[in-house]
Amino acid sequence: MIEIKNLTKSFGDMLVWEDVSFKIEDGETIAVIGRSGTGKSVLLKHLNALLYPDSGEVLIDGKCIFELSYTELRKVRQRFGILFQGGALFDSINTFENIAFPLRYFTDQSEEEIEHNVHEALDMVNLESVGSKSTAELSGGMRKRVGLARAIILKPDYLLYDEPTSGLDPKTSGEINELIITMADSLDITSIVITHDMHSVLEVAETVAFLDDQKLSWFGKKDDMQNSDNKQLLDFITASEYQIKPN
Ligand SMILES: Nc1ncnc2c1ncn2[C@@H]1O[C@H](COP(=O)(O)OP(=O)(O)OP(=O)(O)O)[C@@H](O)[C@H]1O
Repeated sequence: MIEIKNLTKSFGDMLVWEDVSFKIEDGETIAVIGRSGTGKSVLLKHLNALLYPDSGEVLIDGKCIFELSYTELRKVRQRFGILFQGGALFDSINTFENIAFPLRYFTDQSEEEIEHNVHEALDMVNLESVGSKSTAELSGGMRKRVGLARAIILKPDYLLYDEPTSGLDPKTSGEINELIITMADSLDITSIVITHDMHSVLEVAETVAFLDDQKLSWFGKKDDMQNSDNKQLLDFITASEYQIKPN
């Protein structure tokens, strides 16, 4: 379990958010939503201590990650896979090597094991035959899939998705959403998805954290959103294409 306790973050004298607290249960898929600039990415970066807060804690299995030694933190970070917005692929190496990169960097697996694991990851994202392709040959949707294959290659416990459907057409977005669900189910993974895309929220999330007004404005089960009396949340939802059905 990840427990976020009373987290406050500012940059200089600009407060991003304060006193944010919520829990992410093992195996759960949670969407972090909010308008641009409300600090979704900043929050995501606190979960594996890529950023440190002004105050507060992030507890993973009961231990605050901001108090870990370098070696302990390295181990914790290996438990996270991250799908970055643009895929964050290295364009100087081919697709296979992009996916193999974490294995070469963090493990001492043999060439045979690496080959097996990369093909298994490519299979999982439904991209069996692109290993030898240069990343420049990949479409936007394929780049996300390759990024996802790389994110799962170390068999992480937690998968962080930063705007996984941004820049994709509706059909490709739907395919990525399906993959998020497949990953959660077949790898028994905890997924944290940052998104503006309400279709994505409705399809993949069980729980929703809504950042607004420099705080965690709403937190709860997806199905309870429509009964919320949080005006900002309702505005955010109706401003997207998703229309709430009246009760
Ligand atoms: N390293 C940094 N140094 C200074 N300010 C930062 C840094 N990272 C983020 N910020 C600021 O913190 C605020 C929140 O940024 P963040 O990227 O988390 O927003 P977001 O909700 O993810 O936005 P978007 O939906 O547009 O990606 C913004 O005002 C941003 O400029």
